[in-house]
Amino acid sequence: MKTIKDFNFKNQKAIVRVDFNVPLDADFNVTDDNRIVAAKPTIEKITNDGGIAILMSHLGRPKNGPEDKFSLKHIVSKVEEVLGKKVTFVSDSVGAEVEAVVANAQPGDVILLENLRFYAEEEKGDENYAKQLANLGDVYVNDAFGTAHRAHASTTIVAQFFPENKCFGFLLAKEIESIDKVLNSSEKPVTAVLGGSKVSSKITIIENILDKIDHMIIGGGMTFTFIKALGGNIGNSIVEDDKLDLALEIIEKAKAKNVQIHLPIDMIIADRFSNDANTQIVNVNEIPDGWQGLDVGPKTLESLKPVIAESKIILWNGPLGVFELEKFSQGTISLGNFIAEATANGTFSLVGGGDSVAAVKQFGLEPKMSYVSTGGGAMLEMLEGKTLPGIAAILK
Ligand SMILES: Nc1ncnc2c1ncn2[C@@H]1O[C@H](COP(=O)(O)OP(=O)(O)O)[C@@H](O)[C@H]1O
Ligand SMILES: O=C(OP(=O)(O)O)[C@H](O)COP(=O)(O)O
Repeated sequence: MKTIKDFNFKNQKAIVRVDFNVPLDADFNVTDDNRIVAAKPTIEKITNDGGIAILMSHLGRPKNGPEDKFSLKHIVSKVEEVLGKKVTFVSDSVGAEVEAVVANAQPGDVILLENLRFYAEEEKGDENYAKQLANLGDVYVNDAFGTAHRAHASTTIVAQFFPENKCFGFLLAKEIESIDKVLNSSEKPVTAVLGGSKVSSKITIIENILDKIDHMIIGGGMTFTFIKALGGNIGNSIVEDDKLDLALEIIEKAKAKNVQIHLPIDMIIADRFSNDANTQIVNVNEIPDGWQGLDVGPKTLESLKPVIAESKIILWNGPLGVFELEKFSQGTISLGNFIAEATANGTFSLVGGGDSVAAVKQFGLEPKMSYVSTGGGAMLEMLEGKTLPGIAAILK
């Protein structure tokens, strides 16, 4: 695997695909700078070597050419703050203006190009557009894990113009290593915690990881498809009735592969989907009509504690309950604390997927995990066993 470590950037121009698709508030302030901070080591390696870093990213999903609200100009001051140095912003990604700025750049400079998606060619994976980007640099570095599942001009197509001079940045390499550590570990036991809303959105992940894990903890909304399939009463909890057979199949497959499945034992149930709901704690398979399970109960958490504590490798994808509502956040918080404790005792913990990462951040658990992925969709596709085009293009 060719990484940025293998290159010296002295007097080299590097085009660096980063994922600076960060959330902005109504005044265009960056509300979470994680992805910028995560790209810093790569950018600094290039500039410290005496090279020029030409950063390129998308922001949001503009569909009709340039639009002020999607301009990367809004994040320039944050990038400067994170890097602690001046960043030259160019209001285009290809063309004469960009070429002039690049030609005048000095070793150690950082240039940020305008939102790549202002050109429809980016998402189409247009070769001409990719070539124009490629012409700006001597080396291509991909550090955009969050966008590695997109076969776009800047993430994938551009790599073909650098048969030798292409590599992974530190962040992308670390993301790949973290997943590899979970899916191909020699240490045991390996535990996957899968929560979230639906079985259907996690099924490919479950099928892909069953061969690689010892324990599978199931929580969140998908619990009820399993419980109903096993004959329990789930009241008005969310369920996918067309996936009941699939749930039983998963249970059988897990048995055959010696994977222990841990379903919730008890549930916090509510009479409506609200923080003001009336609640009770009941056995998971005895939920009365008119009530829905929104978080795992205390017996469940007690039972999960030792499983987490004895795990050497933990993958966490998906919250255990509706953590967005305080009343139903305790399961997710407690699980996060168990994982944090295990991590402090030497376990490797990887958190990935959109909402689980949001939960970990919301509850201040991020620094206590071994690794929190910067990718949502990209991470899920890797867990599904897919080869991401952005990664494949560097390995080619
Ligand atoms: N018991 C439940 N009933 C309904 N929704 C739930 C339940 N438990 C968790 N959820 C919801 O699942 C959502 C997260 O699911 P998902 O998108 O699959 O997770 P991730 O993005 O981490 O992969 C959260 O919004 C959460 O509120
Ligand atoms: O934020 C992103 O994806 P994510 O929300 O799945 O983590 C990436 O920047 C990819 O963006 P896209 O889904 O518009 O291609």
